[in-house]
Amino acid sequence: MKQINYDLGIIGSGPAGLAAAFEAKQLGQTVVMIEEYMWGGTCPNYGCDPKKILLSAVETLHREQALQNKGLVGSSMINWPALMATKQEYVDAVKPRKIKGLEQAEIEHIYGHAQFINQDTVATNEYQITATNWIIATGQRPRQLDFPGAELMGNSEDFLNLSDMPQDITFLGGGYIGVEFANISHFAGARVHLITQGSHLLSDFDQVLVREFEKEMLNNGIEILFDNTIDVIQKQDNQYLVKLSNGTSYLTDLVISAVGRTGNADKIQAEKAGVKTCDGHVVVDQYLKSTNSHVYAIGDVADNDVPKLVPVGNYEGRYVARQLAGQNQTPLEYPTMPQVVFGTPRIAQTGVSMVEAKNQGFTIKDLEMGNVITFFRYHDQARIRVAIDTNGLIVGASIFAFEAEELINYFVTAINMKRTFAETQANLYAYPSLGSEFSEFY
Ligand SMILES: Cc1cc2nc3c(=O)[nH]c(=O)nc-3n(C[C@H](O)[C@H](O)[C@H](O)COP(=O)(O)OP(=O)(O)OC[C@H]3O[C@@H](n4cnc5c(N)ncnc54)[C@H](O)[C@@H]3O)c2cc1C
Ligand SMILES: NC(=O)c1ccc[n+]([C@@H]2O[C@H](COP(=O)([O-])OP(=O)(O)OC[C@H]3O[C@@H](n4cnc5c(N)ncnc54)[C@H](O)[C@@H]3O)[C@@H](O)[C@H]2O)c1
Repeated sequence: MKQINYDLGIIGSGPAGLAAAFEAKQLGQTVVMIEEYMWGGTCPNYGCDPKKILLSAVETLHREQALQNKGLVGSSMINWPALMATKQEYVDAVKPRKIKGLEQAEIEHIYGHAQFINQDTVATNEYQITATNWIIATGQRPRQLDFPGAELMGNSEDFLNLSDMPQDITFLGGGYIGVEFANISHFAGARVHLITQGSHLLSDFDQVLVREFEKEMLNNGIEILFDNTIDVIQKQDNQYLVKLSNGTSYLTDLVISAVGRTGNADKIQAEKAGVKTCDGHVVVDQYLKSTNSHVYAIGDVADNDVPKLVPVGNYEGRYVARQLAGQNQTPLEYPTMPQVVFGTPRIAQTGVSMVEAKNQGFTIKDLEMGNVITFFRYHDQARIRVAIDTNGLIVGASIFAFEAEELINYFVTAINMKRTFAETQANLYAYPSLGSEFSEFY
């Protein structure tokens, strides 16, 4: 067994771990990173990026369909295997790109499963690595359910590797993944069932806009089974018999589970380092420090009450790296965070929620934007709700529109820069563009 020693050891090479590694290296630390599966972690290999590649075809198709007899004749169709090949081309390039980046930055990288053997030492099959400080950045994995036949369900990674789109597909869970993948599958030609235990989808989002989103999915022919779950799944020839809690049953070609994710801190012998965990997540204080003062946790695996998203993990990674270099001695404070569900169209939000804004007596500007030039051209629906506090400052926004993932960033900037609604209109944006729509709200 080879023995090595570093200033900082990082377990997990996802967005959070990588952000910490590069920042710490720049600040003069010697850094080693350990990865057991795919370099780059969930997002670029089996999360956000492959999903967005599949969405490029979906967006184009959606717009073509909206423009039928309004200037376009004849609609394309998605060739799933070809789309998957494009996705795979992107994913195949991730590992070499990440390794090259680590090598250029002179960050040591080791492949293998890492687990603690004592307070400051981690072992893989080949190495015993001692570090002054450790960062746990091991992310999450799909939550497993435990009903008869649950093992017959696939998960998000299986979906993103499907060689063919089945004729009939079922998603369990009405959160981010269930909703995004149900929409992709619909545009790829499948009959889609979405089962969720809630009485509405996307419970963390502005429910006024979620209603419009649900309507759109139902209009597209996606079956949404609210207040429901799966009790039993049985294999029947080449299909699955799904028995629902409402007593009905049906046959489907594939069931994908999307019922949340569980933390990966349960497989690193955290207790040997005196690191307390809860449901696979690392218990952290307001500095992201664990119960061992030389071990931190960042990104999805940290047990904190913030959305588990790439920008959040990045931010936490840089914060901890700076703290270890003697900077950032103050408790972690997050800037306003954007959240986007990449459906057709999208839902996005940032800052104070509309419910909170209403409770605080703030003004909510509710803007139907479907007829303004940017959205009208594609016959897209668009609705933007902006919360403005008693000083006139923009404090929150929620958006239902195709361009929501870009538009929300204007509101992120306005909130972080403490801009009043009137001040946002002082900039000159190119016309017609998303920016000009943003500056012309009344
Ligand atoms: C389908 C899907 C779509 C998503 N879409 C979006 C999106 O559009 N936008 C967005 O912001 N977020 C999205 N997310 C969430 C985003 O992917 C995560 O928030 C992000 O990847 C978390 O980064 P991380 O570094 O904390 O963990 P991860 O990216 O999960 O990386 C953790 C790494 O640690 C490794 N590891 C675990 N245990 C060990 C061990 N013992 N030893 C060595 N290595 C180990 C894992 O193999 C993994 O590579 C999506 C997630 C999924 C599943
Ligand atoms: N666009 C994005 O940023 C994006 C996209 C995908 C995933 N993600 C990340 O991945 C995480 C996981 O996504 P997810 O969709 O798996 O989780 P989620 O927490 O967003 O949604 C889980 C859904 O499953 C439902 N559910 C739970 N148990 C159930 C059961 N037994 N039967 C029926 N329904 C059940 C819940 O009511 C909820 O609607 C997200 O929280 C997010 O951090 C982000």
